[in-house]
Amino acid sequence: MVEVRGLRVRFGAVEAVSGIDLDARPGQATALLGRNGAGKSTTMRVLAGVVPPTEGTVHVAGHDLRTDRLAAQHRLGYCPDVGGLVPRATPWEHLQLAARLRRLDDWEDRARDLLERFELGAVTHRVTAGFSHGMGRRMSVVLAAFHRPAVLLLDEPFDGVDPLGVEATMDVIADARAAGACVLVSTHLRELAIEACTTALVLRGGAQVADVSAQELAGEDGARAYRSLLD
Ligand SMILES: Nc1ncnc2c1ncn2[C@@H]1O[C@H](COP(=O)(O)OP(=O)(O)OP(=O)(O)O)[C@@H](O)[C@H]1O
Repeated sequence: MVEVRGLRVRFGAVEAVSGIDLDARPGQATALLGRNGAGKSTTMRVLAGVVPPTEGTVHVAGHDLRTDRLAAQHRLGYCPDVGGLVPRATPWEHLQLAARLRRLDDWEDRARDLLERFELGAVTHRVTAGFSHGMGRRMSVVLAAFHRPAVLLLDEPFDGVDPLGVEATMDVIADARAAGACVLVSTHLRELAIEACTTALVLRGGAQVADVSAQELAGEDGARAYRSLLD
């Protein structure tokens, strides 16, 4: 569902990603873990078709991103680590536009349900310019998951989000997996990654230093193993 081979991304002299291989399958959730600057967001941006790879191949939902980017983007939902919301538009307008662009029918009940689950019901018709950081994060997750994408990419979805928002995000991930979607979650929060995901890819300085089952990073032993991967 998501297949990455030999991915490298350079920004001038900076090598943000230096050789990543990844296989993420339907019904699974994969965590991208690592410290600040490890290359998580750059990898997610490549998968979302926002940043082109310098080297390597990326297939998303069977589409090669180099030759078939729009088809791949049609099948994915992406919550970027920053931005992504139109300040002058309300949550309802965001969802209305997404529904039009994707030609969704009967989308209103799902839109209302997601906004309620993320406690955004009361601000459905308020412009997002005044949203707190956590409200913006929650709205970005709603938008990413709204059209039930085959590939759900969540970049730092838990960042600054309160416990109810975290729970709602966990539910969205579980629902997507149950529906056969392939989920990727970028975070530096090991414990939430373990709870949400089946496998974990640990990045350090742009390189992949581990590709393990999430359970291998659980508990005190897992915490020690994770720290040793980061040092
Ligand atoms: N557009 C860019 N131009 C130049 N350098 C960049 C650009 N985007 C990312 N980088 C660099 O690439 C490296 C990886 O950044 P990236 O944002 O992917 O890390 P990250 O793991 O997501 O970090 P964080 O946890 O802080 O979000 C960093 O050294 C960063 O400064």
